[in-house]
Amino acid sequence: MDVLKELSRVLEERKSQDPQKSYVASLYTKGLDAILKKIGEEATETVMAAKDGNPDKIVYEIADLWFHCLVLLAHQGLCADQVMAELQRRFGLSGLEEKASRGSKTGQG
Ligand SMILES: N=c1c2ncn([C@@H]3O[C@H](COP(=O)(O)OP(=O)(O)OP(=O)(O)O)[C@@H](O)[C@H]3O)c2ncn1[C@@H]1O[C@H](COP(=O)(O)O)[C@@H](O)[C@H]1O
Repeated sequence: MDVLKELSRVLEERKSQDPQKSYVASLYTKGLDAILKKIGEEATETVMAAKDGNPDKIVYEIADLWFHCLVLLAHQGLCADQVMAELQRRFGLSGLEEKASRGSKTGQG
């Protein structure tokens, strides 16, 4: 199962749910500033976990951070696929640079 896809689908569904019954719906109701505040908090908690050198906590906090970034994307009418496509584009570029540098070392273009 593609977790990002499934979660993105749930986040869309939550747009029409009761904020009393859903954490995500409650964030949408509170609005952009509340979502951004959570992202700021989770980013800070990630930094603190890394400074503590606690691997389990780092993973846990990054999951919280990514989750709230997905909520932000959904709130803004965007989706995780767009971020994945941007990462893929950059990876493609770096792949080309790597090939070019390998080619220049071996005398191939
Ligand atoms: N992945 C998550 C997820 N990760 C983190 N959280 C919530 O994000 C919040 C993290 O905030 P904190 O770490 O500051 O913890 P807290 O002090 O309890 O939070 P606050 O009271 O300060 O908001 C907690 O309330 C967590 O429950 C999540 N809430 C929901 N999901 C997913 O989203 C789906 C929809 O959730 P609902 O909208 O609640 O049905 C769920 O099925 C899950 O798959």
